[in-house]
Amino acid sequence: MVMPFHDGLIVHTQSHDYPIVITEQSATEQSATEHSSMAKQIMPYISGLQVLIVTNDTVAPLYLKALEDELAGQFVVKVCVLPDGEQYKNQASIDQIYDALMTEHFNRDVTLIALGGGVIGDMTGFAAASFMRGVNFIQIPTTLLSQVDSSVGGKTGINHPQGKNMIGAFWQPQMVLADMSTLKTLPARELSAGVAEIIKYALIMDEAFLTWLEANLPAMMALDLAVLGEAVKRCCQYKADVVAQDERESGVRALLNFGHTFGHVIETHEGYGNWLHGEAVAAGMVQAAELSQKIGWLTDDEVVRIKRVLELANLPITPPAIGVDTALNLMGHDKKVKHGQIRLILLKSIGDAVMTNEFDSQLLHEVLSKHSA
Ligand SMILES: NC(=O)c1ccc[n+]([C@@H]2O[C@H](COP(=O)([O-])OP(=O)(O)OC[C@H]3O[C@@H](n4cnc5c(N)ncnc54)[C@H](O)[C@@H]3O)[C@@H](O)[C@H]2O)c1
Ligand SMILES: O=C(O)C(=O)C[C@@H](O)[C@H](O)[C@H](O)COP(=O)(O)O
Ligand SMILES: [Zn+2]
Repeated sequence: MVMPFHDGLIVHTQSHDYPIVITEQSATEQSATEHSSMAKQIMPYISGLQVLIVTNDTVAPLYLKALEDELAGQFVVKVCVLPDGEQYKNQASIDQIYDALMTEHFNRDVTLIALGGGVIGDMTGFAAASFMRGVNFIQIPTTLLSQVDSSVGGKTGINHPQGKNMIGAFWQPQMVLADMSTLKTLPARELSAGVAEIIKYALIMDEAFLTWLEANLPAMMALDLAVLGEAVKRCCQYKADVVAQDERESGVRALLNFGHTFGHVIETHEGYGNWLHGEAVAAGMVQAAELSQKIGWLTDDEVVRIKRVLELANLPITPPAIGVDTALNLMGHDKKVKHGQIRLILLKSIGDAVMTNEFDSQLLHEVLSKHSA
């Protein structure tokens, strides 16, 4: 079934505009109906004859065959299967993608297809941005997190041992195809991680959406695909609006980083993959909320409300023990640092976020030391 709500989601960027198509259909079936299979949906956005599908060894057994077989009827299709995990979001994996492209003698006509979660999407996008100075790619996000956030907006890249996403490029896909039915195989912990980014949108830009989430989270956690689809649509719309205003994060886009300066510290310090990105963002959003409260912006009740909604989604609200100096050192790598000063996304109230460096460093120290080693 193609859901009605996919209509009209277009991301406008300086490089090009592209659609986000949200469907619910069996991703494993090569259905005979005109618009139903993943392959049929993406075919109009493949301009040349060469296709490289990039996926991982968890997603491949689930969703690769149907896509590969159907595309092979019309294109030269090759596959690059990477090892699964945030710890493989690195240059060695990018090299594996380049090797596959070179071995097949693929050229600028190639379209890369990212079939997987945010890790696969970020790396495939970065390989596409850099191979022969830039080729086309398509996002087929198969996790909730990648459907609501990472597949949209063109941030691509890999981690450095000292910092998240430190090497990368802005490179927009030709389209995004989010098939909600892929969520049926997603582990519960990964579903929660995706909800963290959904809650982020509510906290930074729409208090009414938070109220909606509070009412609908039980259905989302129970994998009600219609409700999840509505959440995906809303988040994609928020992100598309922000990216259209500020593709390369010189202003408003930075608000999407709420919780991430703290969260990236957790991911890097704990070892990539040990805390899921969404989990680290959840705990990071609590730290950012606590600082916002200390400044006098958020009320105690608002902080309690934020923690409660995260807990409703089975997300952590307490960071691991990290020394304050260690945390500050890692925060120093944040991409929002300007003139040597850390800039954070904080909340004036729920639904109203700002980027600021105007906070007493003692208050930041207090937030970090609350759970320090
Ligand atoms: N580019 C951006 O704007 C942006 C935004 C948010 C997050 N990110 C990045 O995205 C990454 C996190 O993405 P993620 O949460 O999707 O993690 P992920 O890509 O690691 O996927 C999570 C796990 O689910 C598995 N999986 C994927 N689809 C599945 C399915 N349908 N059924 C069963 N298992 C499935 C994966 O193999 C993996 O084990 C991080 O690296 C983060 O930095 C990027
Ligand atoms: O798209 C954006 O902009 C975001 O900040 C979305 C974040 O959820 C995402 O995790 C992003 O990759 C973080 O970007 P970074 O620039 O801090 O690495
Ligand atoms: Zn994120």
